[in-house]
Amino acid sequence: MARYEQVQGTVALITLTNPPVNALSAAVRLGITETVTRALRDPEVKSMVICGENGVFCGGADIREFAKPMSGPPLVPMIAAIEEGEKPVVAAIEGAAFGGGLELALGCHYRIAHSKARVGLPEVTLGLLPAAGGTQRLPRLIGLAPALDLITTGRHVTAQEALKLGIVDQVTDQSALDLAIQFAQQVVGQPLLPRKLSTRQTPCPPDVDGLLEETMAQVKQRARGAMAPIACVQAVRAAATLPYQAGMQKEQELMATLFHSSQARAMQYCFFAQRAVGRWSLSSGAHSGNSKPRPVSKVAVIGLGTMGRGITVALVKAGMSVLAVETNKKQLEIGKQMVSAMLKHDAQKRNATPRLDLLHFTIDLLELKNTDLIIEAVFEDMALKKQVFKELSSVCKADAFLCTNTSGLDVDELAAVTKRPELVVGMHFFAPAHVMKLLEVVHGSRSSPEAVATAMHLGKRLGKVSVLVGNCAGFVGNRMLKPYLEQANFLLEEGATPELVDGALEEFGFPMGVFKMSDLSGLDVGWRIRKEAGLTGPNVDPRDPPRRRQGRRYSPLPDLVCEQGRLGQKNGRGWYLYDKPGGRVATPDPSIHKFLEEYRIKHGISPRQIDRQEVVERCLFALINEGFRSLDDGIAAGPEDIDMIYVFGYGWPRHRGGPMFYAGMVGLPRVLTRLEHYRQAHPEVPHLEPSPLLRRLVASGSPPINKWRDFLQRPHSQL
Ligand SMILES: CCC/C=C/C(=O)SCCNC(=O)CCNC(=O)[C@H](O)C(C)(C)COP(=O)([O-])OP(=O)([O-])OC[C@H]1O[C@@H](n2cnc3c(N)ncnc32)[C@H](O)[C@@H]1OP(=O)([O-])[O-]
Repeated sequence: MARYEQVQGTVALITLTNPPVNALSAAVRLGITETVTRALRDPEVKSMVICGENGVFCGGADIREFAKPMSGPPLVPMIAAIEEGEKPVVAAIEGAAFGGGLELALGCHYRIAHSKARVGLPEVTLGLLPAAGGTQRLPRLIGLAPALDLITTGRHVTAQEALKLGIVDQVTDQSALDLAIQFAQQVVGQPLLPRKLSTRQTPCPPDVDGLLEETMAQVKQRARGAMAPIACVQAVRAAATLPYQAGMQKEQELMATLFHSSQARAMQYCFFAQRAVGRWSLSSGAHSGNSKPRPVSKVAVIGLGTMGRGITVALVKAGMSVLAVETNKKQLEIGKQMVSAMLKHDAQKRNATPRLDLLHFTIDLLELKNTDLIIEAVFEDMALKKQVFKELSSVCKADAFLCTNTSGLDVDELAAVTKRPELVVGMHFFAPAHVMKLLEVVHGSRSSPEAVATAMHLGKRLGKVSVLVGNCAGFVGNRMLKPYLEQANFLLEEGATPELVDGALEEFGFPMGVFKMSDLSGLDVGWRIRKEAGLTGPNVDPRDPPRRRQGRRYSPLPDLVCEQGRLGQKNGRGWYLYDKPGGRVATPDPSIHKFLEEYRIKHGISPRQIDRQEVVERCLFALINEGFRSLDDGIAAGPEDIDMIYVFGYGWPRHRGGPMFYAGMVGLPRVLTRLEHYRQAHPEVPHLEPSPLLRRLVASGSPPINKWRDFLQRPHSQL
């Protein structure tokens, strides 16, 4: 798995050969160990170059091996042998050098990178730390502060930034391998000791303790319960305060605490799940491997509200030409200004030029006639959307795709008003659409494989994680959110406060609890939907008691809060009080507490003590239960799809793997028992009735998550 050649007479060329990313599997590590030993022993060889096959240096340790018993030579002594050898070794970095791949390059004496290459130590995103010397060599090479940044965030660095930071010695637009071979010949005879990073001192700022403390505080704030970033800071601290060998020892000790942790398992599951959701399939037999996306060059966005603006920005940032459409000149002008400002702001952050030239604005639908794909992002109102789709169907060219950004309305109903239902799909973006990584692609019953493939591909072009889902109210994400929100409201009725519920969910790892999140989104959004659904407002069945609707328990609390004019952050008052309209700092509001007390008295509810465990179980197990139902109904193709939707769209902590993975970690029998317990306590809440799939899984001995598909009611998903 490592090829050995002698080139230019005296240079040993070692090529890692483990496609697609030359991960450092046991066989590759053995190959490197053997070839390096051979080169060191061969008197004809004066220097070495290490490169990777197929234009990729190395994607790091083989993540698939982490779950298996260790075999083959370990990385640490393998890299040490390269560094300690008395022949110069040059890493020729093309494509990527990540994780163990960069650590291997840091063990080499010189690094030459191609200008398109990227490097980084992303182990933290897998619940680990760079334990092949990365936490000790990188700080010694580039200094404490930049190393802390790279190692605790795991961010990828371009070749240009790597050059500035001093990670690589030269960058070339030509062949990095050719340059490395040339370089390897030139450096023969030059002193090697200063190039051995383990012999260096870490460059540190005057106040090392201050920097480390500040970084630790930031990391803890960001980590939301994740252990790896904290271990990363501790390991890098060792590079600043201990000799190299003692630092290496510390690195190994910290890695031992992470390696078999549930967090590492969850994050590695996410790594593979993120890739698995791209491999979609339909019950017709069409799948990502046999369905080609159609090329799309001209895209239009209809409606420049919050969602439309974000989608437009995302498209332009991906280099696509966008026609943005509004109904009248005034709205168009507002939209134009806001989109341009967003693009300028974004470009400024990246030190780039905003691509305003890709933007075109119009109020004339006739201008859409040459557009390949249209994304409708008008108000969430079925009648309005139908009207738009009818017009689009007659104005747009016959083979243009018509996509809707609805967050939960029936895609089939919209498709039915067009002359081309097979070209209609849902593209459900999440706000802010230019930031959030999730895209739910909704397959209507008549959507063609080509339409699905095109929408999935477009999502990828926009840098999104696209997940294919079936068509039902709320699709997967919002459908599961409903019982979660419902439980949160019931908990308030029963004695909790917004702070108690949010505190429990934030402690679990969400960036924001459910009530803060609702305040951020605007409380009127749900209020309007509930009015349309006849759950509140004039269309409520007068025979329904105040806390029952359509035959089940209902909490009117969110409606009553809206009726008080509390709409959330936007007007400075929601479930919390904000410093000003649009303010972000939430403080508990005594008037909300008083309102809740009065509400309970009015409805004869005696408040009880609710603890954090109950909050987490009721909110999250209800959500998970709906996840099982979505799987059984064939709306979600697999548990990975649900998990990626929640991790990328709803702030589910990655170190807990997503709701379905979490259910497996907690233990399916426990989830079932607790749901049964709460269902018994709240017989009027059907969402708490354990799903038949959960019962079947438990009855079958709770198989691991990768076997759940075998237990689905439908052998093929509804998609
Ligand atoms: C122990 C000492 C400390 C060291 C720790 C580490 O190094 S931890 C590692 C630190 N390194 C990282 O975290 C880097 C992880 N990798 C990446 O970030 C990206 O793969 C990439 C940027 C290298 C290429 O992006 P791209 O969009 O061109 O391609 P893509 O992403 O679609 O992947 C293609 C296929 O390769 C697979 N695969 C990839 N990497 C690994 C791996 N290391 N292992 C195994 N498999 C891996 C991937 O699953 C996929 O398989 P599928 O689905 O076809 O069966």
